[in-house]
Amino acid sequence: MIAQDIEKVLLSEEEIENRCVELAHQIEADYKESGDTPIIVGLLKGSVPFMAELIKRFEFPCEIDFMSVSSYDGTESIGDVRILKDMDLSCKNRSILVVEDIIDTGRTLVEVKKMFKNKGCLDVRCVTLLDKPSRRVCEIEADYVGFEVPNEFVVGYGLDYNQKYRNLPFIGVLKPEIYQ
Ligand SMILES: O=P(O)(O)OC[C@H]1O[C@H](OP(=O)(O)OP(=O)(O)O)[C@H](O)[C@@H]1O
Ligand code: HPA
Ligand SMILES: [Mg+2]
Repeated sequence: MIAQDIEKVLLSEEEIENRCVELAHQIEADYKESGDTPIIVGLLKGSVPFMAELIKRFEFPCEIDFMSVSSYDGTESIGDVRILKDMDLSCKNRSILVVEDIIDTGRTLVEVKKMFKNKGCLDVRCVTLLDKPSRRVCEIEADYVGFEVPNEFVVGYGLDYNQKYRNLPFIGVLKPEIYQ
């Protein structure tokens, strides 16, 4: 039913799952080399499906936690990143892997990285399912990127439009009449 609101599918479930396996191997190799036990921190809510897909492939020791920050209202960034729910675990002297669904303007990641550094984390990296570099207003890149996407508002696999469509198992572009 909700799939009827999708104009085109950009990334199928299979493509996303295959890419998650590749990303997990790359991340695992890096953490094995460093010997760290990172805290994998999912940014709620968009990261949930991607984080679940990714972490089940990790064979190295890690802990998981979640944070909720908010910067979006509808399809526009309002440029004000607020912490709605903080982590439960202490992150001082720990390595952090932030899990994001998308890096768009980059404001969220800039603020979140700053916050982790201020809390005394040893190392802060980020893995994002999607990267939309054409929208960047801050100079920031994720350490691991699933896919680069064009400048279109995408939904599914955790990504929402007004809190809906997160449960689609693929990434798609909404029909313009849905948000216009
Ligand atoms: O690079 P930016 O321009 O800062 O945008 C990216 C952020 O915006 C979205 O979060 P949102 O605030 O919509 O929360 P959600 O995950 O609950 O949808 C998305 O999940 C990223 O966290
Ligand atoms: O394209 C997007 N879709 C959903 N949420 C988002 N947050 C930033 N960019 C997007
Ligand atoms: Mg959102």
